[in-house]
Amino acid sequence: MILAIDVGNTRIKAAVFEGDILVENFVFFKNELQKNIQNILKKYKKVVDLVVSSVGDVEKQSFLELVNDLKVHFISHKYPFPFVNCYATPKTLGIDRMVLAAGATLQFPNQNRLVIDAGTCVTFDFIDENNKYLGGAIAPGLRLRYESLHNYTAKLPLLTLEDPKDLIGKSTSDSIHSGVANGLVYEIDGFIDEYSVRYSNFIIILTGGDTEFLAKRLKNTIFANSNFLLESLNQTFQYKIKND
Ligand SMILES: Nc1ncnc2c1ncn2[C@@H]1O[C@H](COP(=O)(O)OP(=O)(O)O)[C@@H](O)[C@H]1O
Ligand SMILES: CC(C)(COP(=O)(O)O)[C@@H](O)C(=O)NCCC(=O)O
Ligand SMILES: [K+]
Repeated sequence: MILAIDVGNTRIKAAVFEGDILVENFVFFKNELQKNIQNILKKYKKVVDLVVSSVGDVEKQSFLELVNDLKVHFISHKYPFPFVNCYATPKTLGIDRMVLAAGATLQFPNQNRLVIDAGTCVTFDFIDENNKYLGGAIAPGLRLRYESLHNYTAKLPLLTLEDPKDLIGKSTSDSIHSGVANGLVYEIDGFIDEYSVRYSNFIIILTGGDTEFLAKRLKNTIFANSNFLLESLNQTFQYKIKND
């Protein structure tokens, strides 16, 4: 069994895999890392490998300290990946984006793929049908938008995600919900439309903490899968074993 762990900038997501099957998944914050990992390992005694990708400030050492006899595989840029990396600054490309691109390449062979990860940031990653990773975009995520409106103004309250009542916000809070929630939906649909101008065919995978909210509001057809990064982590690890 494998325990896959995705350290994002907001939360840590983890999942136990038996082969390709996701047995159980978990979400927690950094300050509860130790307790959660210990509980998972207590429950799943057959876990022998920890596979970690981190874009947050949790380093490999934190995991090594938690486990004695288990192997910790910290995914790095040096891993074999199933695509050609055409990013101009490959060393600064987020390891989460590389793992997502690996998952998209392996799960959806021989086609153009756009991966959208709506987490702390919303990232777009495009891998073409020749398995070339071309790059994408980084934008502020949903919660970051609510927080920045509050943090960088004198008068705007800190709100949490709510379904906008209408396009036309009739109060301060309605205007913020429309601006942030409708805004992100229109932005993602707009990006997809622009990609469609360049590529006649591509599949779209949506993942991240805001998947559920966004999936039912986007006009474009997408594969929505909150666990796509965790599944991709498992696949990236299997790919390394096969190619080492
Ligand atoms: N309990 C929660 N705490 C923080 N964000 C949450 C929570 N539930 C849902 N979210 C949403 O998840 C998004 C962050 O996604 P997440 O997958 O946690 O990010 P990351 O991978 O960057 O850690 C936020 O924009 C927020 O709207
Ligand atoms: C863009 C990100 C901050 C996204 O992080 P997340 O929203 O998943 O927490 C992360 O992929 C990152 O630190 N990237 C480095 C810059 C780059 O990918 O070019
Ligand atoms: K992201």
